[in-house]
Amino acid sequence: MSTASRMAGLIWRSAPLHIALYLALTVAGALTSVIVAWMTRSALDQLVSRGPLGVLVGLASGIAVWGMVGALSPRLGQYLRAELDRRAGLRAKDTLYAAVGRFDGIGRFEEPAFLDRLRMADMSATSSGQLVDSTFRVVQSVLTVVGFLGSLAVISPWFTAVVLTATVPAFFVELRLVRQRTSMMWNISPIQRRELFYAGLLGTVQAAKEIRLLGLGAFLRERMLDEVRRGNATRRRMDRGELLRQSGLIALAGLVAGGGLVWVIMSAGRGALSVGDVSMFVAATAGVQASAAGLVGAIAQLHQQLLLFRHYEAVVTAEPDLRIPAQLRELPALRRGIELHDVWFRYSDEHPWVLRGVNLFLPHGATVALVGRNGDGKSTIVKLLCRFYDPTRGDIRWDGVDIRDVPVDQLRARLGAVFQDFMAYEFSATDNIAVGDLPALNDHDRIELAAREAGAHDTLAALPRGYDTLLTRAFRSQAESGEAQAGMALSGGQWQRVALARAFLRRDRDLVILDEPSAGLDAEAEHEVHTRLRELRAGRTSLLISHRLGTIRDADHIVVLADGVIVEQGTHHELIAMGDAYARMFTLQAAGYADTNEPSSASEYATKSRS
Ligand SMILES: Nc1ncnc2c1ncn2[C@@H]1O[C@H](COP(=O)(O)OP(=O)(O)OP(=O)(O)O)[C@@H](O)[C@H]1O
Repeated sequence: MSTASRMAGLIWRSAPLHIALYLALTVAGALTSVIVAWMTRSALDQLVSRGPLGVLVGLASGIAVWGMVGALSPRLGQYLRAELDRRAGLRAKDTLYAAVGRFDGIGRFEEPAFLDRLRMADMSATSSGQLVDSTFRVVQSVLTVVGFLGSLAVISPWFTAVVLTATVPAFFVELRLVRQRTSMMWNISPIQRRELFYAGLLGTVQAAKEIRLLGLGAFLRERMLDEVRRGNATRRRMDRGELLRQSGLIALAGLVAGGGLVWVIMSAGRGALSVGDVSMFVAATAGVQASAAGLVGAIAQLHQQLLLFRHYEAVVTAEPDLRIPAQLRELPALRRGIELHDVWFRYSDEHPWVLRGVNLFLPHGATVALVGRNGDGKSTIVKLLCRFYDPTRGDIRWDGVDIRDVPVDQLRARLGAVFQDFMAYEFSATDNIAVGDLPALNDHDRIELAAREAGAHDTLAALPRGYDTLLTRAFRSQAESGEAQAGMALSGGQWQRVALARAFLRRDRDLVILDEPSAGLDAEAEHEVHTRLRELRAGRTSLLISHRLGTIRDADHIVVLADGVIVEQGTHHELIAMGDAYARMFTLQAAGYADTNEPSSASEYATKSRS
């Protein structure tokens, strides 16, 4: 099936009745001008030859009625077209973003070419209804061109041939222009994405603090304007080329029409043509030229929509980003453990190795802690366990089953996680916790229990609308009284507790992953949360990542990662006894808590402050 028919199918399914009505209207609209031109010709000739009054009145009424049809049809057409746009756009976006949701991994969202394609696909989805408009404009223009050509041919077959021949260059020039415009849109897509990025920075509260403190406003604005200027320069070049070539086409059409007019007036002067013929000739020439230009424009627009639709199709029909096994297996409930076997990983062929032959066992019912310096690959292991990426080499086995052989949804349903870069959704507090397990959305008791366990309950209950309070100031919520209420902002640590509550909601999962779960918490809260997490982890399989080694010392097994390689592992006491990397890190941190250089009393502090 061709791109065109697939696109037409998509649109037809979204609004068949509107399309049928629009088609009827288009045909009526197309015939109007031809019918009016013929009636005008007859009326003029009847007038000159003093024909019967009844005929003249009939013709005048006919012209008035068709004139009304002609005036009304664009209005009705406009409504139908807008409705079609809305319906087709809705369906196309649904299909597009359902396809985006089917990418199981996250690598695609890091590829600039994919992001550009997605932008173009979104543009195509938004304007998909216009395909009908362009198609019907083609139909309408063809009908009008044929009608007027017939009228013109009656007066002068050779002039008809001249007019037709003159439209051929226009056709090819317009098609070429459309191809150039579409490829220009593709070329400036990265520029536009960067422009949006800067605009986003300048307009969001997250970036506002640094921008103001560091005085980055003008710098970022200038960078944004640079992108706008680069985009504009490309568009300007395109517009100028288009203007130049279209001016040439208009001059050609003017020459043809002008020449024809001289000829027809001379012929009428010699008595070879009637006054009605002159009127018909003028209307037909203008009609043919206008509708031929409309036809070429509509074909060009159609061509552009099909080119854009290819990006839409490319996203909708993209190959899965993660390998799909020939035969899917069921994921057994975890009994023995999860094993990373000689796992090598890099984010792409252009990136360096992040994991280099990792062998790691997460025994069922035990807590394994992963420690290491920044960038050593800890979160990357988490991402592989969640199957956001597949290992470049090696495998991960869940009770012996390769996790690539089971449906991704099944795997993820068995996991609970708090990511280092967890999401703060601009939703209500309830929704922010419920996203941890959507069936809990209407189960307030479950949500409150999870919030209590994460130490978030007191904060959330004290909000103006309790758990229904919107956790953002970017939107307002609707109170029961109908009054709009301002949302509230949480602190970093309070957000961390909300994210933890999501994990508590998934307490029954086979594997719980906690990547820096207490990074933003105060000392007391950290202690409290880790006590709760210990309860959550008890008897469960969990992977805990933390730079604060005091919080992981009770883990069943501690693994030290350095530059993508496991360099030591054991219990806290074993690792301390080894006196190597872990012991060094632990001692360093412990020294930070020792009070050797601390002022010993308030008076000593005051002395030190003065000196
Ligand atoms: N999406 C990505 N694309 C390319 N490289 C990445 C990506 N994510 C991480 N990296 C690189 O992989 C390496 C390991 O990153 P990772 O986030 O796993 O480290 P980490 O041990 O969790 O660090 P931290 O303690 O700072 O959280 C880093 O060098 C980082 O630059």
